[in-house]
Amino acid sequence: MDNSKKSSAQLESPLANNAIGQDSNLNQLLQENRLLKTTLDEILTSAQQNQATQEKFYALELYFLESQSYTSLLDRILIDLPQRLRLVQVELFLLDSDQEIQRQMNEIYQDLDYPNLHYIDNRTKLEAYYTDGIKLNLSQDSTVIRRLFNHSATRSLSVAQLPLIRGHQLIGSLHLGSQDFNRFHAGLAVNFLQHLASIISVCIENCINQEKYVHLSLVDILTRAKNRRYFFQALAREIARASRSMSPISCLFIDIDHFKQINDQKGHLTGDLALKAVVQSISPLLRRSDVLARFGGEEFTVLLPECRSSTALEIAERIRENIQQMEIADHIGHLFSLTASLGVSTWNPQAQHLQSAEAIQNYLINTADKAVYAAKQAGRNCIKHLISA
Ligand SMILES: Nc1nc2c(ncn2[C@@H]2O[C@H](COP(=O)(O)OP(=O)(O)OP(=O)(O)O)[C@@H](O)[C@H]2O)c(=O)[nH]1
Repeated sequence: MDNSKKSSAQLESPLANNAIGQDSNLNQLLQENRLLKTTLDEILTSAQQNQATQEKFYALELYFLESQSYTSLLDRILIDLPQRLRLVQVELFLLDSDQEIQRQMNEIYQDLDYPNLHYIDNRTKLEAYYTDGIKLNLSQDSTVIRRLFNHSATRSLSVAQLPLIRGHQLIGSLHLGSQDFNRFHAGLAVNFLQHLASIISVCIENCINQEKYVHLSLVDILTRAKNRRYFFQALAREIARASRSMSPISCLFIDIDHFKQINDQKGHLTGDLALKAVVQSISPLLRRSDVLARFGGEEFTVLLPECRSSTALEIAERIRENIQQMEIADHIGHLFSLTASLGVSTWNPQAQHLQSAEAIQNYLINTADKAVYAAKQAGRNCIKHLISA
């Protein structure tokens, strides 16, 4: 019996051992499975986070690419970007060697004011922001942060410095400051930021060029007054506004007297100088909403929105006096002066009904034109204001 029991226990023992072995294998498998699942979950979460970040950056890039103008791009970089990326500070440095960008933008947008936009007048100064070579730079060093934010009081604890490069040349530098010390650190993956820098560089270059071409098509190259095309666009806009607000609108025609003689006696280049000087003498007398345009040759127009006839006459008189008092140097330094004849027209919607915008435009232009002719007939260097066509 004992033997049989023994033999049966002996028979059972490998089975029991087997069962125990299988249990521990199963446990190990389950444990490995759990570990694998945790790792997979982590990978999935990280992939989802990466995808979300990538989508956020794609959306951001598209948002920059859709900018229609220089100002809308600057708004997006300097005002929206800090909100979208939770940054405390964004500063943009742009290379503007001949101050060409500033001059052009001031002519287009008279009141451009972005405290966080800095124009740098030479490349060496811009490159000096990159002490470690021109590459994307992430730092938590307070000295670096203060230097990148022009030593201004900064709340940033970490910074990303993005070089803006076009045609292998540094055109600007974008500095992103975060209040989170761990936001921008040396170990961070930078491909998103690098891509963002490339997109912003392209957008800046495109916007500046686009504005330049539009601007050139609306400006008189010699005098930098607006051209005839711009004048007519502005006139249509202001007529629509005046019709809605029932406010008067005035127009001045300014024609330089005996200009042919200046050209004949002193040469065309001196004539050109005189035209520029006329524009410079008129511009300071006008409001921001007024439009001074070169209508053609030696004839200029001024559009005066919300301006009644008595005010238009006062402005015309100041312009006449300013032109008369000017002293212009010819090519050998001899001073000469000139005079102009002015015609004034006013349309007051409250006093005069005209059928269409076109009728109002024709009335303003034809009346001012006739008034100039009347001023020439009256002996020049004077102003005429015709009340009706
Ligand atoms: N230098 C220069 N001259 C110009 C330009 N455009 C037009 N002119 C000249 O302006 C002169 C205009 O002459 P006119 O139309 O006879 O008029 P005016 O001599 O001013 O005589 P009034 O208008 O009757 O006082 C012409 O000699 C044109 O060649 C320009 O861009 N530069």
